[in-house]
Amino acid sequence: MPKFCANLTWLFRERPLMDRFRAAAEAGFEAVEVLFPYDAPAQDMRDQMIWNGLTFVLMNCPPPNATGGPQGFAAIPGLEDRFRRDFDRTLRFAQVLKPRHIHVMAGVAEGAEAEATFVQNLKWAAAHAPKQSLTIEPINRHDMPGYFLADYDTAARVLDAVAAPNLSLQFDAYHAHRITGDVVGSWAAYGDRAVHVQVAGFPGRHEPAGGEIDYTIFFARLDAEGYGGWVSGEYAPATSTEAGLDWMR
Ligand SMILES: O=C(O)C(=O)[C@H](O)CO
Ligand SMILES: [Mg+2]
Repeated sequence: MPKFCANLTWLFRERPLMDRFRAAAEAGFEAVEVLFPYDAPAQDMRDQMIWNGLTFVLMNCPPPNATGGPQGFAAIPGLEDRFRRDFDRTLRFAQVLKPRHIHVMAGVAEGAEAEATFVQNLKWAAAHAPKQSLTIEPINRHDMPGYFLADYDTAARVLDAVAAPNLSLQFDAYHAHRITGDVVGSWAAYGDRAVHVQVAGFPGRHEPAGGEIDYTIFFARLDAEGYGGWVSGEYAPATSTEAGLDWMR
């Protein structure tokens, strides 16, 4: 089986954020991700990870405010200054939290100018933080209307244009199924560019088991290829988090 990670923005929500680290460790996870860890003291979160023996795999850029906020600026023409300020703020948190990867979100935009902006911003970010692994993730527009990066061909074009060793693909199987209808085929085409995987069932975005995506096949494929990254459960538990964890066993 692959190495599984708990997305603490989606899982263990029965508890306050600071208590989710211990709950994840007790449930058998060795790694966690927090999408927007900007509303709690970074050192407290870091302490929780150390005390519970957890690797911190992923956080997102930019930091939205406590009520949510736009899903990124990296592909929005005219907001390059905003992007850079947000990226620097993310890096300040990352210095403490030490995430394996930072997911740089594109935002709501469309067209060639947006793609060129995305490429330029990512080039800047990759050079600005050369030791930090960065990712981009195709997200389906049913769940995130208007999101710029919504298919794998565009992601591959952007990765090629940026051509930075520290920029890679984040492959979310739930989005892949909605975008292409073929998780294993999409992985076969683009998986060699991926450093991080996220999973959820389809269509409900609940546990990665029993829906339209055959995770037995997908996980076997990752194992057969020797995929060495983490596979994160990024889903809304159908009942309680603990009651739904059979998929990882
Ligand atoms: O929506 C997703 O699948 C993600 O992983 C993003 O980070 C959005 O928050
Ligand atoms: Mg995802």
